[in-house]
Amino acid sequence: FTYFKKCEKRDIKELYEIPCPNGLPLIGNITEIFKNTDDLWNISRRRAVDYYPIYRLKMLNENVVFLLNPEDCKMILGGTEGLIKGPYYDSFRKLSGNGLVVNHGESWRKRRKLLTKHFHFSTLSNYVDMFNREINHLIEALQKNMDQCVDVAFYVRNMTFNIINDTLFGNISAITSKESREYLESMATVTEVSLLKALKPHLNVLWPFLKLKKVEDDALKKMDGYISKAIEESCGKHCQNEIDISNMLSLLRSAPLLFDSTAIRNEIDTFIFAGQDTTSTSLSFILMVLANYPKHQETLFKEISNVIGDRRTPTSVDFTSMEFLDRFIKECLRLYPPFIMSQRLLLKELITTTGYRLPAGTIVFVSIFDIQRNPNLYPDPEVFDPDRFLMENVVKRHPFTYIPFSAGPRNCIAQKYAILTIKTSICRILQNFQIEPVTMIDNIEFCIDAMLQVKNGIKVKFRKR
Ligand code: HEM
Repeated sequence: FTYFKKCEKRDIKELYEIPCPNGLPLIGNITEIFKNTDDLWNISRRRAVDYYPIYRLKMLNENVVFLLNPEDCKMILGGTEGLIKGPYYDSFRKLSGNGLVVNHGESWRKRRKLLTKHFHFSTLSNYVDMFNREINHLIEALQKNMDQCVDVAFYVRNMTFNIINDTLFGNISAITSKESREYLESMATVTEVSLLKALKPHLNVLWPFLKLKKVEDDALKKMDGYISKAIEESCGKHCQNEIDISNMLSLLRSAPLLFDSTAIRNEIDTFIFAGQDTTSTSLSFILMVLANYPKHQETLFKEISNVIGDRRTPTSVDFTSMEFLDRFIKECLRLYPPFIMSQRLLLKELITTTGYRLPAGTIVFVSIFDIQRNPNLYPDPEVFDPDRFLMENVVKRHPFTYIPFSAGPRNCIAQKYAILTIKTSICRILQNFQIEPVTMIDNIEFCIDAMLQVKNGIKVKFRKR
């Protein structure tokens, strides 16, 4: 009791002015971790609307604040001083040391500057041929399953994984499809285990004695073996040559003062982790939306046909003439942002624009999913309407109401690369197939996962066009 009381005093009383759902004396809202995850998802979404623009949860002696107001989010996401990535990223730290996602300060700044070269517009246009090559494999696989109910995540995940491998290592051949599959399975296991630990923190105490620890260790070992093999082959093949900035490993090796062998390894792990599930989740949801809105699918197909016909593969220049494709993808990422929350730990006090004082030590969440579906920011937020992204409508909104790639200095370094992957994939898929729905949007149920997910996966049918 004395311990909790002491902690409460330390918890600067201003925090208590922030609205907080009823909890139990002393321990606050901590019992929520015992709720089933469906309930937790639904309660959190309701709160984001009811408590807009801010609310707080008290978890024992820890206070966690949820920001929903775009100007407050700008303060958090727009800054790099006085805050770092919070404990939500611990699984990332475990996997990738101080790779770019969790790094901070001078080390982050220098590394970000160098790595930005890799995702510069002039480098990106070189990727489109490689994207097209990998998309050909996807199309072949889908052709074999035409007219059947297909779980899109499986196919899309393989493709985005191959694309990221090519981007990181250049074209390597020693990795077999069995090894790639094993890597993806291990990655899914590690992500699942990390999520479990984040949602049920009491498990951390028992962890060394649980069977799951061995499962986690085995998966980590497999992933490690895969990356070592890929690095070894890529170095043998590419690294004696001049720096090739479209091969990220070669770029990392060109700056030994910034990246020693551990740091190289950390960045490779980071980029696979940050890039794989985000892109494949986005593409899966976009395919679901296309299937569910045949009118939009036809409009998009016509636009693509007008620009590149029904055979030619797109180049990055072609996309500048595909205005509807751009708005369509933005509306998909508004309703279905794969990365649903960003988190920071405050190192110094911050006063929100809504007038609340957040002391150093506060954990702050910016809920991307909830901001982009908030009725105060988007009227009829659940309605899918690409016209929201017509310029005349965009200028009326605060820029931090649309943040699927976050915003500010810590935004997604590979945003343009990801959009290019998505646009190329959609063009090629629609040139080849009509997509019909199996999973109906009105019936989907989201579930808590590392990325935005729906229960039972996303299923569609591909028909020959
Ligand atoms: C549609 C696909 C993607 C989405 C929606 C997305 C979203 C995001 C978001 C929201 C952040 C900020 C995270 C935070 O605040 O902590 C982020 C950061 C990052 N993303 Fe992405 N991402 C995508 C694709 C990719 C890809 C393909 C890569 C790599 C190949 C990548 C690499 C990174 C890295 C390294 C960071 C950390 C940047 C920094 O802190 O300086 N992302 N991404």
